[in-house]
Amino acid sequence: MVLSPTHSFTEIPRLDLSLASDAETEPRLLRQLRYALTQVGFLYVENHGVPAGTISDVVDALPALFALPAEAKAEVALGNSPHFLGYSGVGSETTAGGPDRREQFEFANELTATWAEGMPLRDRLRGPNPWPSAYPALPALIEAYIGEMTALGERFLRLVAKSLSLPPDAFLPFLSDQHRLKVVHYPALAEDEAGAQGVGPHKDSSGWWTFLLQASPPHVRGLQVLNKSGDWVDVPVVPDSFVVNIGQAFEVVTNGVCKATTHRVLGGLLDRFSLPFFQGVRRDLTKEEAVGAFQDHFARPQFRSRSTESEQGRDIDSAFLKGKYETWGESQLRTKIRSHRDVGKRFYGQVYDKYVYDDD
Ligand SMILES: O=C(O)CCC(=O)C(=O)O
Ligand SMILES: [Fe+2]
Repeated sequence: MVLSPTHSFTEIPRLDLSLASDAETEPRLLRQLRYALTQVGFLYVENHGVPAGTISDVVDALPALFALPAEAKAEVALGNSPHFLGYSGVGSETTAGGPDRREQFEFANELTATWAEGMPLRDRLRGPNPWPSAYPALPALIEAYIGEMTALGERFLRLVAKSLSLPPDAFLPFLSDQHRLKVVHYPALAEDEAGAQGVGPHKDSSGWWTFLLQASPPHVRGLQVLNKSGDWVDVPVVPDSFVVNIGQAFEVVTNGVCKATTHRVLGGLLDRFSLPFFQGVRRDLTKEEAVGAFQDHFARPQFRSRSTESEQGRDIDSAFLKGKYETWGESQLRTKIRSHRDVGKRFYGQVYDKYVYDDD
């Protein structure tokens, strides 16, 4: 492989979303955004409009949430949820074939379960959150946060569409009724374990776009992204910002012009908290529809440039891109089952083998 370091990013662009509110400054923001989308796949947003209080309410709740006793965590175990919502402990989730050294609560916007025998299995992903009864203040905090992130996600998508010379609403019809928020704790590791897998190398497969809050002080590091040369680039904490990155479905819809970028988290000597919000994609979106939607638009010469991805990045598992499954929802369910095999065996026995062993 010929490496071309001059075309590899070495830091993550920072975008000031307040530039969008003035017709004089918006074009500058759209240019920066287009560069970030097509050449990096990761960016920070600042002046994003999410109220500081909504964020600090959740951040301040994290130590108490993760300090809940084992029984309170067991009460909301993800292992009991066919919707893959709830608590999962350190090492229970697998990425890139290895156990992740993190514990997490997975939430979604509050929905009723509507799946019944005979409906597509992917619709069983929809359902209510298990809330820990020991923390009655939690639902309001999380729901307010998810509401704000949903709104930010839509504002951001309009800018993305404009920056790619599309009508502002172009990407909204792809959104799901379900968005997911992971609340994650990477426990401090002992000296001889520092650098172990917090979460292994992956592209985000859960959504359209990811909006990540790094909820620890700037001296706590861990998140890294892979550039085209195959180097891991640090994504340090920028106070009052979100880190935003492209999910695999968006890569498909832009015919690879905007690539989902591979990233990972290394465990360290300090506790680290993060909150990735995964903006959801319609479960019934077919690959055909996704690829066809803007095919001509993204085939234009202005969008065709050299590959922005390293070889390792190209190797990352992507069932939807490889076209194994009919719909986004099915490929999403496959990812969930592979990450949480206990839930897969318990609630999705009929497709468990098919999803877990389909690349053997
Ligand atoms: O914890 C982080 O900073 C990133 C987590 C992540 O990449 C993920 O959960 O998909
Ligand atoms: Fe991720």
